[in-house]
Amino acid sequence: MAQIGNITLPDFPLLLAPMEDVSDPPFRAVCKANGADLMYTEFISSEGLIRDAAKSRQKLDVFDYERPIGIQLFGSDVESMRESAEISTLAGPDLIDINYGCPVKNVACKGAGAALLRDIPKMVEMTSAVVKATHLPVTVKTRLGWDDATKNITEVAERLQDIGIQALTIHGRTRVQMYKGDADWTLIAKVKENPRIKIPIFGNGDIETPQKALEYRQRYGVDGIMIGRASIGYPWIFREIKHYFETGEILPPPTLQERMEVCKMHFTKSLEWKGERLGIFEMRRHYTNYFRGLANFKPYRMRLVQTESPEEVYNILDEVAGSLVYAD
Ligand SMILES: Cc1cc2nc3c(=O)[nH]c(=O)nc-3n(C[C@H](O)[C@H](O)[C@H](O)COP(=O)(O)O)c2cc1C
Repeated sequence: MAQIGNITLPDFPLLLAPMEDVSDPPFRAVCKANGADLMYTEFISSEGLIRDAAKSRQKLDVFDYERPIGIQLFGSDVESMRESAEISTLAGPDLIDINYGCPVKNVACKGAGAALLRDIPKMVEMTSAVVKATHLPVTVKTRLGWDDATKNITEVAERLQDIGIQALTIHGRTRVQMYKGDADWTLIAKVKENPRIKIPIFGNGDIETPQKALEYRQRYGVDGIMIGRASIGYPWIFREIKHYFETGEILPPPTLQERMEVCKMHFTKSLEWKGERLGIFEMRRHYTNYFRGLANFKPYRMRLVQTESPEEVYNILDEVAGSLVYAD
């Protein structure tokens, strides 16, 4: 069992990564249905929450069937992070996660996300303020360091554990790397091996297959794995990894019918949560991912991204399932 404060997770949990514009409630619903053990919201701006911006507030929506679920916050100001942790706690998640990993310019260059890796005293102060602001467990997601010269994750892990975080997820890249090169899990393993570290350490970066998940589990000794991009359009990754861990066998890929049904479920949840107009519009970015590798999908995609009618979306998805074959 992995324990995060009062939250008990299965042995070696699989976490769905927080992903902006992806890991919203509709997407989380399909990942939960396929075995994600712990999920997070998209990152939410602390300033946005304090301003009560509609976009930030809506991201606070969490549902009972999603539990355990964490709300992820980012910001550059200690007091705003404290206040936004209080606001987030009222939304009823199981934990609060702090983002110290986001590398993108308009976050990191404004002193938030991965920028805190260059200012450990402020990171400690911010984390401590959040820990004190909520009765919920607080977790952190971060990277190896700012750049190759300052891979300070070992120090970061000790300092953050000392002030009370309950788990740490490490993406095996630096800020400067952004998403380039391969994720390096050797430093993640070092953090895990440190006898001072008692909290769960979750590894993240480039896990795309059950085989790689098992290899990294065994080689790097982490307490669980967080999966991001491999789940986009492919929520089956969670159940495939679990099945492989349990049996050593690879599940057959989802059938076209299953792909269509899960895509429909995602769409239905989008309509429910976002309303008809936005639900239809935002679902458009997901179709290619669900039907990747299918010959002749393009004309169906063209129709899916043009229609404004929910009934037509369902009808086209039925047609897809009835008429296409895998390219390979
Ligand atoms: C589209 C997208 C959005 C992301 N948004 C967030 C975010 O909101 N918060 C966060 O901590 N990480 C975010 N990330 C980083 C992922 O959580 C994860 O660390 C990264 O994708 C590496 O894991 P992977 O190789 O399994 O994808 C995002 C990544 C992607 C691809």
